Amino acid sequence: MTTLAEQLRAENLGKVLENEPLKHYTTLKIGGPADLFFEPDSTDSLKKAMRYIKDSGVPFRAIGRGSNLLVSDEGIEGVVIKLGDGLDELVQNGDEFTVGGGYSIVKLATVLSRQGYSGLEFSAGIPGSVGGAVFMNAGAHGSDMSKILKKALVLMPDGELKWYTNEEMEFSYRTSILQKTGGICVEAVLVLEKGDRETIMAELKKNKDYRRNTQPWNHPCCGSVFRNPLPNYAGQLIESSGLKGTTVGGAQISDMHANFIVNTGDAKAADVLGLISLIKKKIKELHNIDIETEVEIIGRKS
Ligand SMILES: Cc1cc2nc3c(=O)[nH]c(=O)nc-3n(C[C@H](O)[C@H](O)[C@H](O)COP(=O)(O)OP(=O)(O)OC[C@H]3O[C@@H](n4cnc5c(N)ncnc54)[C@H](O)[C@@H]3O)c2cc1C
Ligand SMILES: NC(=O)C1=CN([C@@H]2O[C@H](COP(=O)(O)OP(=O)(O)OC[C@H]3O[C@@H](n4cnc5c(N)ncnc54)[C@H](OP(=O)(O)O)[C@@H]3O)[C@@H](O)[C@H]2O)C=CC1
Ligand SMILES: C=C(O[C@H]1[C@H](O)[C@@H](CO)O[C@H](OP(=O)(O)OP(=O)(O)OC[C@H]2O[C@@H](n3ccc(=O)[nH]c3=O)[C@H](O)[C@@H]2O)[C@@H]1NC(C)=O)C(=O)O
Repeated sequence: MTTLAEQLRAENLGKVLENEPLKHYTTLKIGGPADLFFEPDSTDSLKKAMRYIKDSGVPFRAIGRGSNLLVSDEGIEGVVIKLGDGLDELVQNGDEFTVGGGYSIVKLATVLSRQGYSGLEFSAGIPGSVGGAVFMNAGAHGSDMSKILKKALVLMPDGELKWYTNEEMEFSYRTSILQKTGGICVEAVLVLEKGDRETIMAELKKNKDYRRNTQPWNHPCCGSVFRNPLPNYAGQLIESSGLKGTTVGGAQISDMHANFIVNTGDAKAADVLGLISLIKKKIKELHNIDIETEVEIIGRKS
């Protein structure tokens, strides 16, 4: 019988790898192998591949730049679909920009801010893709994707493409409807505002500097580990619980920002999970608050 890998290869739809270690594709530099790893070379190829994936009954998961993922050491069952260079076209129509789901959000912010378009200043230093940012409603400095997204083109698990308007995306803090429906964002239409180039560039720099001064941006990590249980801040609660600097194996609660866990070199997913459990337990004991993870924990359970 023809395997899914053979079908995808025969159709020439993009890169197909078996048992590919995911630590190469996550900013934490952690993660066991994907049974099958597929990087489509275009939206059309992805759409075709989705038919084979659907027919095979194998589970799938999209990833972008792997900056909000904790992948288990045992890896992921099924197909991991990486959106990258094959889905990184950018088309301008006045103040509307149609951009591929695999486009780097930092690159987009840099390129469009330089042209004097305002709206992406918040994203300075968010190392994600456009698709991942839409899925997460990524945000910082009082703004997020919901403020600039007009509509998103989503490849649904049934293989059909569907447009979602901003309202239909059901955006809220680090949340979108895609977290329920499981579709893949292949394209986003963003509306930006023409403004003063120098002011926009200065705002971009200010936001990047804030991050550099408050977050361990140059150590392997996955951004904030927990959502803020507003009106409290996860970082403040973890610090006041005396946990800054705590290590489990190769994972450490950052000395710089307590809501970041860094990989000090050879951390396993199990080490990071150990710290997450410890933090949840302490915050419950000391503050009676149940904090929720923001990082997506995926893959086989040990
Ligand atoms: C140093 C650092 C700083 C960060 N700062 C911020 C910040 O300020 N604000 C913030 O919000 N986040 C921040 N993050 C977290 C992360 O960058 C964002 O959540 C980002 O949007 C994730 O994008 P990604 O492409 O890396 O997604 P991935 O990590 O690859 O995937 C995350 C989730 O999105 C899904 N997904 C990915 N691509 C798609 C797609 N095309 N369609 C549908 N689903 C998809 C995946 O299945 C997964 O569930 C930070 C991370 C790091 C490492
Ligand atoms: N702590 C962690 O785990 C991690 C932290 N980071 C940090 O997050 C931030 C964002 O990282 P990342 O998303 O990788 O972004 P980068 O700044 O590394 O750049 C991402 C892409 O954007 C493009 N780009 C960057 N700057 C410009 C520019 N001035 N003009 C045009 N294109 C540009 C580059 O494209 P091209 O290839 O075409 O040049 C690059 O591939 C950085 O501060 C980085 O240090 C990133 C990854 C992990
Ligand atoms: C990094 C992420 O997003 C970040 C985003 O970059 C920044 C900037 O806008 O604001 C959020 O962090 P944050 O709430 O921790 O922001 P910060 O300004 O660093 O800290 C908030 C408060 O907690 C305090 N704080 C923070 C860290 C710490 O170790 N100790 C501490 O007391 C700070 O002093 C401040 O009073 C987002 N995190 C969440 C979970 O909402 C992400 O989502 O991955």
